Order: sequence, then C-alpha cells, then structure tokens
Amino acid sequence: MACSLLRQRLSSSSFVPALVETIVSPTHCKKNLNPHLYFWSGIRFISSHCSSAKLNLTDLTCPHTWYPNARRKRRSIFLHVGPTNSGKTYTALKRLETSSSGIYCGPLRLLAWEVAQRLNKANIPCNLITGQERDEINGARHSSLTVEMADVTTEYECAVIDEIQMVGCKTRGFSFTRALLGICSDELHVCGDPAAVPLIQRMLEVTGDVVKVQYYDRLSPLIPLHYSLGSFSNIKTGDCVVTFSRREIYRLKKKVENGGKHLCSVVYGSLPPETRTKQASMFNDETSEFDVLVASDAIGMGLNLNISRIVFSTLRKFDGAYTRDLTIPEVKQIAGRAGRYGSKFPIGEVTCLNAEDLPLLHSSLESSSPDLEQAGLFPTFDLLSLYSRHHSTSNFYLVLEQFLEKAKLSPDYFIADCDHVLKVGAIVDKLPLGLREKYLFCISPVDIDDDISAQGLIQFAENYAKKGLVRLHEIFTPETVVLPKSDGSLKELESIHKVLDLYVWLSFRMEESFPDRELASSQKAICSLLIEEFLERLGWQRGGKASYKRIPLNLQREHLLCNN
Ligand SMILES: Nc1ncnc2c1ncn2[C@@H]1O[C@H](COP(=O)(O)OP(=O)(O)OP(=O)(O)O)[C@@H](O)[C@H]1O
Ligand SMILES: [Mg+2]
Repeated sequence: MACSLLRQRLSSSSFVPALVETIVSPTHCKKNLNPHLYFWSGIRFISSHCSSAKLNLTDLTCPHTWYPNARRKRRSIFLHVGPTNSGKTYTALKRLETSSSGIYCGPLRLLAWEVAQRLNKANIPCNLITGQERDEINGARHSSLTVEMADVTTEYECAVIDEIQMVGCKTRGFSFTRALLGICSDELHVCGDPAAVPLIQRMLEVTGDVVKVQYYDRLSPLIPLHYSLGSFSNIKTGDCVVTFSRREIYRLKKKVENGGKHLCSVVYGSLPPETRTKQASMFNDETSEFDVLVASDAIGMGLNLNISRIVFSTLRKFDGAYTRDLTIPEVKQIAGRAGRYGSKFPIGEVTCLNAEDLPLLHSSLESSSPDLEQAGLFPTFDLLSLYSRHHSTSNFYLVLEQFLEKAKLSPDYFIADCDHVLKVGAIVDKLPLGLREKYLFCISPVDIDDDISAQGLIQFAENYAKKGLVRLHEIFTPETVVLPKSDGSLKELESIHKVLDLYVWLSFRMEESFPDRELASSQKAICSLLIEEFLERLGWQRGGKASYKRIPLNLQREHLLCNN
C-alpha cells in the first residue's frame, strides 16, 4: 500500500488501550507559543510551593494550591444535579448566555459543538476550541471547549463544567479535577449526577468557595418496559439499539435494514466526530429515512437525540481488560437518552433485546448510583520537570514511574491510569528528545491500541527527533484515501483519520515543526466524507430505498479542495 503507515504495522499486542483525546492540559513548545494552548500552573508558583514544602515534589495532597488565580477568588459554585433529561445543562447555559464572558467545558467534542452552535445562534459569539480545532469567532467573549482545553489563568464571569461525575473516570477524571479546582470565574456552574455531590463538596471545602446544590427532577417520563424486543421485526421509528462493539454495531445495522422497513444511522467512538455529528443529525432529521439509530455508549452523555426507545442489545461490555455488567450509572445515562424533553418523542421507553436482561435493567434503573469516592489527579508537567532536574534524568518513563511510586495523595484523590503514557514514554525515550517533547507525544491523543495510529505516532516522533520538521507527505499519500469497499477498509480509513487527527493535534502545539495542518485537516474532512458515503451506500444496499438528500461525493470533495 502506498501509505507507509500501512506498510509498517506494529503488533497491537505490545500496547495497552489508548486514552482518549487530550488526556491532560495541552502544553506548548518554547519555540512557538500559542495563546490558546493552556498550561498548568506556572513553574514559579510551583517552585515557591515546593521550597516551602522542603522540595517535596511528590506531595500531591493539596492540589487546590496549584491554582493561585482561582484561589484569589471566592467563587460562587452552583451544583446542578439530578437524573438525565432534567434541565441541568439547560439552566447552566441560560446563565452562561447572560454573562459578559465565560466558558462551557464538556466531556465530548459533540457537546462542545452543540453549545457553540446554540450560543452563536442566540447571537452570542462563541469560539469552539477542542484539542484539534480552533474555530474562533470575531469579538467572542465566550468559548465552548472540551474540558482538557480549559484555561486556568484567564478570568471569567461565568463557567460551566458539564458531566462532573466524569471526575471519577480513571483516564480523564483529572482534567475535570483541574477544571473544578482551577477555573477562575466568579460563578461556576457544575452539572451532573447527584452521586458526585459529597465528593465535590469535600474537594471544595478547602478552597473557600461558596457552594450551593440545586436538585432537579426528570422533565419527561422514562418508562422501563416489562417485555423485551424479542425480534428485530418489532423495531420501530425512533428506536436506538445499543451495543458495545463496532462489529456488533454493523451486524445489528444490517439486521435491522434487512427487514426492509428502516435505515440506520450509526454512532460509535472511533467514527470521526464530524461523522458522528452528521449521523446524529440524519437520525434527528424527520425528513431523512434514517429513522433508527444503532449506537455504542458514545451517545451516553448529554446529547439531545430524538430517541423514542432505547433497546439494549446487551448489558455487558468489554472494558479493555474483561467483559463486565454495565454499572448502574452507565445503564441510567444510556437509558436517559430516550424521550428527551421537547423532542419529537417526549415520553421515553427502555427495554432489552433479550428477556433475560430485563431484571438487571429494571434493578439498575430503580437503584441510586453509589456515591463517587475519589477524583482523578495527575502531576503537572512542571512538577515532573522539576523532579527530572532534581534527579538528573530526562528519561520520561523513569521520571513518571518513580514520581508516581512516591506520590502522596489525600484520600479524596487517585492517580490517573497512565499505562498508556508510560508505554508511549518507553518508545520516545529511545529518541533524542527533550522532556517536554517526550511529554507532548505521551499525552497526545494517539490510539495506541490501533496499529496504524501507533505507527503514525512513532513516525511523527522519529521524524521530529531527526529533523525538527515533520511533513505530512513523508508518511501519507492522499491517494490512499479512497471510498471503503468493505468493513475492513472502513476500519482502515477510520485509523488513517486518527493519524491525520494526531498530526493536527501536534500542529497546534508545535506549529513550526508540523506545518501541514491545513492539508491534514482537509484530508481528515475527505476521510469523513468517504466514511459517510460508505455508511449511506451500506444503507442503500440493505434497504434499497433510501433517498436522503446529499451532495454527490465528487462535488463535496471538489468543494473541500477549493476551500483549502
Ligand atoms: N426550562 C426549559 N425550557 C425548555 N426546554 C428545556 C428546559 N429545560 C430543559 N429543556 C430541554 O430539555 C432537554 C434536556 O435538558 P438538558 O439537556 O438540560 O438535560 P440534562 O439534565 O442536562 O440531561 P443530561 O443529564 O442527559 O445531560 C434539552 O433539549 C433542553 O433544551
Ligand atoms: Mg446535560
């Protein structure tokens, strides 16, 4: 294959599952500072903190002291908590809209996109900033972000952190901790599951902030059905079938479409975000014939979809290590997507494909989620850098491993799962790179579990170490981006999209060394179009009747090339 990424595969067995998107605050290289790339707290502050603590760098018992700007304020914090579909985010956004400046921090690019759209439509100029996107609007004093992009140095009147229960996530939780402790705003609106309240209150006890809790009730009913779906002939418009593997998603899509009555949109994690948005919009659009959704738990947070009924095809999920039952919060989050207030289907229903799963579904929906006990934490780059100097080593793996071994935490916190970071660290430690560059590659959103994606990272790091300059054409030829013909080539295209996405991410942090951002972005967009085209054609073949309005692919491609 022309693309050398595809030629030199790595064995995926040597890697651990990837972290998602930017797992810690993005940082920047000395050469090309970018005002939108935010840092953890300043090194000067850390140094003075450390000297007073007798250089005990690994003492992480007081993470609130890492954010001096926020500590200078007495923030008013509103916790909006309740079940799904209870208007928590709606209320917080209403306040954000009336503020003179502010940010929304969400867990997903799709949610950040939805909020930016909403504010711009309401004539409140709002930037969209994610790890791989900077959509800046003239005169904007508001920004909608993925939580990792939160700036903890700028002052705002109002900030919103959505889905705060993610603070307990083993890989991304520490970014929510950072946002909660570090955002410097007069008002901070925090939305999420009531199970997070006691932990959040304990975390904020030491900050001097004023905390108020507002409880919400669900706005429209969610009815757990006492009968299972049984057969796919019982699928109806507005149904969303939930399953947890990509292969199952395509199998179930085929099964539903083979019935000849429905066409399915699909939403799952490794689809490009813009494709997910498009698939979700097609499902939401009443004039489209894609009236059923087949999705993974990628739909599980905050999204407003016109779902009438959730059908769990299984209540078990492979979580990277083993297959386990869904937790109570997971069942509730996913089920809560049905019957969104104000949607075409205001009364939601939830059931399972198989009758034997119904007891677990019902008991999960009736139980309250267990309280969260701990929030994620990860040492700042500044701390790691000081530790490295103190121990005269720039071996990133060693620095991180030793630091974590010695780290002292308060009982409310746990150290983020950093197997993935260590794995990438072992690779980049073989290259002549500084600690900061190694750190950047380690925290990049590489899907190390994916051969092509991992190979992309290695080639980027090697070329950067050799020449300080990484041209996209050295590892990628646009001719490899073609319409997929099979599930295998679809997967390959998804992986190529991930490599291009990684290039864009690196280009925002090392602008001079990764100069082909525009090319990478336009190729990314073409990948998404081809994936969408494949998904639509798949629908056509199965149902044989779809007529969703769309621009022919060749015109879309020309349009993209003209605009880049
Ligand atoms: N007061 C209101 N007036 C009109 N629409 C509302 C109101 N409150 C909520 N909605 C609408 O109801 C839907 C659900 O609200 P929202 O997204 O705020 O729920 P949520 O509690 O944040 O749910 P989740 O936990 O799933 O994120 C949204 O479409 C929102 O626009
Ligand atoms: Mg919400």
